[in-house]
Amino acid sequence: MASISGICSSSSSALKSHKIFPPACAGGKNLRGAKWAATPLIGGATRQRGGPLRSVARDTPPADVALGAGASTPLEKKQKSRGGVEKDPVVLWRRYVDWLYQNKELGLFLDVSRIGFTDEFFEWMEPKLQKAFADMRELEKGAIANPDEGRMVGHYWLRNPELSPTAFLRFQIQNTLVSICEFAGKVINGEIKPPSCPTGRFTQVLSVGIGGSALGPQFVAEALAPDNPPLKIRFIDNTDPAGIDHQIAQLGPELASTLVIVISKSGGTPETRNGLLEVQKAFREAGLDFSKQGVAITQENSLLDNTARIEGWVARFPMFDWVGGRTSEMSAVGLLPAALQGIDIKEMLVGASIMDEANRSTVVKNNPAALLALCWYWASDGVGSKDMVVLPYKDSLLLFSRYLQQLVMESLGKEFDLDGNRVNQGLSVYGNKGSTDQHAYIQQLREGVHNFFVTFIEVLRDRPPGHDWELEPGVTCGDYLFGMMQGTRAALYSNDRESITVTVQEVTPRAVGALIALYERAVGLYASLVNINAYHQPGVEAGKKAAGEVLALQKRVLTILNEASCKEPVEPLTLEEIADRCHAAEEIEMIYKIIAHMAANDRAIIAEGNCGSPRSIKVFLGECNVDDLFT
Ligand SMILES: O=P(O)(O)OC[C@H]1O[C@](O)(CO)[C@@H](O)[C@@H]1O
Repeated sequence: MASISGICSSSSSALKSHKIFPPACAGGKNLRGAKWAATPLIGGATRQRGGPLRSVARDTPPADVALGAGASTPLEKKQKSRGGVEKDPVVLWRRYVDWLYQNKELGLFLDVSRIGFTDEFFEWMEPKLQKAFADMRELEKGAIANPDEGRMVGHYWLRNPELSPTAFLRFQIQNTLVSICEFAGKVINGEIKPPSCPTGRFTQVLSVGIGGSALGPQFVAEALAPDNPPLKIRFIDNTDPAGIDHQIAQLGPELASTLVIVISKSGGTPETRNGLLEVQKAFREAGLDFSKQGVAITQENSLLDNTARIEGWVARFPMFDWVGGRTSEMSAVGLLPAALQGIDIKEMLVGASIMDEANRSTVVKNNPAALLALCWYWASDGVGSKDMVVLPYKDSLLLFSRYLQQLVMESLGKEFDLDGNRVNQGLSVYGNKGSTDQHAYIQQLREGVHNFFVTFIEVLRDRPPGHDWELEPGVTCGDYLFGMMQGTRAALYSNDRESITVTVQEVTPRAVGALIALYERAVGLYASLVNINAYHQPGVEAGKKAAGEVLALQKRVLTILNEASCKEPVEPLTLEEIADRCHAAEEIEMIYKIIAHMAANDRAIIAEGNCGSPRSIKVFLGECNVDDLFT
């Protein structure tokens, strides 16, 4: 069983140096992140302003255009060369060596040699990049980096509280970390125990949350939870009743020893609220007191916070206004579930902090996030014209692409830029894992539509030391995985498919923290390069609003049907009649769908006629309610 010192170990001097931890958690000497290969990339080059990138990216070069002829910007030249990449092995090896980024403290490498950018492109991007660095510095100093919502963006402070702009914020971060460590320690060692088994301990965590309040914890659990964690974790991350039932059924009698963590920054997300209500019902049916097993992670005074306070839940942890959902893995959102699984959360913070430090370099070759952002720009023409396929060659990193999907797409997928121009920006992300995907869609990547670039995630260590064996002379199972990755990289490249490779030694808490920090920063820099706000998500509101309208219409339909069904004799209604009485003639299709859904779910709806020909349907309720249905 992991102890409190195991999950919140303070052994790393690097950690202490980054002043993440208050005295209760750690103390020690400084060890600043060293720098390697500090050769400046660009010196006094003439900088050209680019042409209109959007039209550049979407232009198809005419067949008779000589490679690069007539093009003025580096991206135009790329367009005209039809994406052909360098093939000479000697030149490629030189390019590999020249561009290889290494971070010794993290054991992390970044290889961008198989993205076909030119030196001229980097020179051309330099002013934009320096502006992005300046934006990032302002953000880290506490500027209002999310102008629409008037909020600071402070996820970098979570792993280096010294950076936060006020002493109060610093205190909040440190205090929360101490509370997480103490709480997780007490749960694990049995000081905080489930009320219905007073001699026992909590054995399970059920996390209820969605989006940024689920994806980070899911990724980290899959990547880092030990085989026999002190508490096992399950997730409810949807309002799918069957999915919720499945999780509760899987817990069975262990519901009595389950700590339920409800995570929602806003504290009002419907899917999460529904998950909570469903779990509370399961507790009631099992004769359990939910409040003695519930924990809330949310903003102070949100609906969820108030509910938890009034009902006297076991604990409440804060979610800060200045941390966005998709960058919340290093807040209580990610740290509490991880700590309860015995994961060394301080090492995650150390990894992130070291990576952040590297990403503050204004020399692009020393700044892995800047390298990534520039590669994305090159590969997708700065307009998201190519998708990012993320292929980790390690089963435990399966959920990384899913995690990145929200981080990248919710951040970069924007209709308008910061100046109000319609740009419809974005970068699509998908992927599962290698070599599994070799047997699924790599065929299309190699030979089909050329609308992507790949990011390989390579893990050097195959197995813990002492466990490996050769399944044929000189070759292990891990050698096959390695061979598959190298082979796929080479085969794709030989057909002009570009790729980036991120290499880590092992999947450790430090490496995972570093990977998260690397992509958080790359997204922030890229957003500056394309002049959009990475920190809001106005687009998701439209779907939420429309869902609310559907449910409101359903209530009106039920009221109309109830009135007709209470008549003597019962008055079956056609869809047109229902729509008419609802004053919603334009919603007839939705009314049909509402009725079909309710009929399929035994909701006392009787629909006569043929569902395949909606005009023939007549509907009434199997039982009528003389009182107002919704009081
Ligand atoms: O943590 P909350 O407030 O429940 O929100 C969950 C998710 O919903 C979103 O707001 C999108 O709808 C995400 O940005 C967020 O991570």
